[in-house]
Amino acid sequence: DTGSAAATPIDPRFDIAYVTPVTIGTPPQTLQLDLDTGSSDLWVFSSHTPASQVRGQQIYSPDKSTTSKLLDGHTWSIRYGDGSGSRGNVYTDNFAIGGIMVETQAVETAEEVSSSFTTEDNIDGLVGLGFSTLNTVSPEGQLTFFDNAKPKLDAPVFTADLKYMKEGTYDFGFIDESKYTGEITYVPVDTDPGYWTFTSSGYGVGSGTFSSSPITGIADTGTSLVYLPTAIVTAYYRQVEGATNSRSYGGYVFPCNSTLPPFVFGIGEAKFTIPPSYMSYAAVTDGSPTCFGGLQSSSGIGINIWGDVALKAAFVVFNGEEPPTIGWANK
Ligand SMILES: Cc1cc(CN)n(C)n1
Repeated sequence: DTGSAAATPIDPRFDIAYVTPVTIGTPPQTLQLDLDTGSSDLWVFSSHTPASQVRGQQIYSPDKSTTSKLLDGHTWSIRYGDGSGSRGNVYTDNFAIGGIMVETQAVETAEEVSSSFTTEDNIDGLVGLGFSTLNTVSPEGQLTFFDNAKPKLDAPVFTADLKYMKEGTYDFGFIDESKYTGEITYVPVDTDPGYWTFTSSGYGVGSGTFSSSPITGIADTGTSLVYLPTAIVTAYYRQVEGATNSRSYGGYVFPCNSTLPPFVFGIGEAKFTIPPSYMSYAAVTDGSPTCFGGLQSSSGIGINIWGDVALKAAFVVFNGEEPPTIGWANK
C-alpha cells in the first residue's frame, strides 16, 4: 500500500503545528490529528473527555463504532516537552491515514487534557510516529500507526513535506521524487530512547563560514521551533540588530522589522538553508512590533530539537528499515 495525507497549518498567521485528517472506527469518524515524530502515543479527544475540557475539538466516540474494543485495564499518561499533557484509557479500532488502514490500532482516549490542549481547538489529538519504545500505555506498551502499517506498505517509510504557511503532505510507503530536488542524504538514527535522533554535520549563520561540528538532536514534527546549543543560538542572534534573550518572553526576541540572516545546517556533505522568513516565528502578541525567533536555546531541554522551522526547509524521509535512517533533500 501507499498513501498521502495533507499537513495543514492550524493557524494562518504562523506555523505553530500541522494537522492531518484521519478516520477512526466503523462508520468512520474523521478527526484532525497532529502527526508527531517526537512521541509515540496515538491519543484523541473523546467521549471520555470532560465537556469542560473540550472547546470545539472533534471527538472520537468508541461507543458509536461497531469495531471498537476496550483494551481492558490499560491506561496511558503523557507529558510533552512544552509542559502540556493528557491521560486516559485505551481502545483498539480501525484507524486510517491517507487510505492506509490498520484494523487493530491502539487508540488512546483522553479522560483528561491540559489547558493548552483545550485551548488549541484545531488539534483533536496526536499520532505519535516516534519508536514504539516511547509508548506510555501500561501495563502493555502499544505499537504506533507506522509500526502497525509498515508490513503492508510498499516500502517501510514515511516522508514529511511540511511547508511555510501552506499545506504540505505526509506520504506513507513511498518516496515521491517530484517533492524534492537533487539527492536524498541519509544519516544514521539512534533509536535509543525512541526518538528519530540523528547528528547534523554543522551550521552556518548567513553567508558566514560553515562550522563543521556534530550536532545531535531529534527530528520532531510536533515541535514548532528549532532548539540548539546556546553557542550556536548566540552566534545567530549576534547578527540580528536589537535581538535580546528575553526572560519575560522566554527566549530570543527582536524587532519584527530587523533583517535576519538565513540559518544553514549540514546533513553529511549536504547543506540546508532555513530562510529568514522561517527564522522570524511570530509576533510575541498579536500586532506587537517584537518578534519571537524560530531558533531558540536547547539548554533548558537537555536535547536538541529540529522542529518544524527546520523540517519545512527540507523533504524528510523517515526510513523504518532495520536499522532505521533519516534522509534529507532540498526542495
Ligand atoms: C503536544 C506536543 C508535542 C510535542 C513534540 N513532541 N510538543 C513539544 N508538544
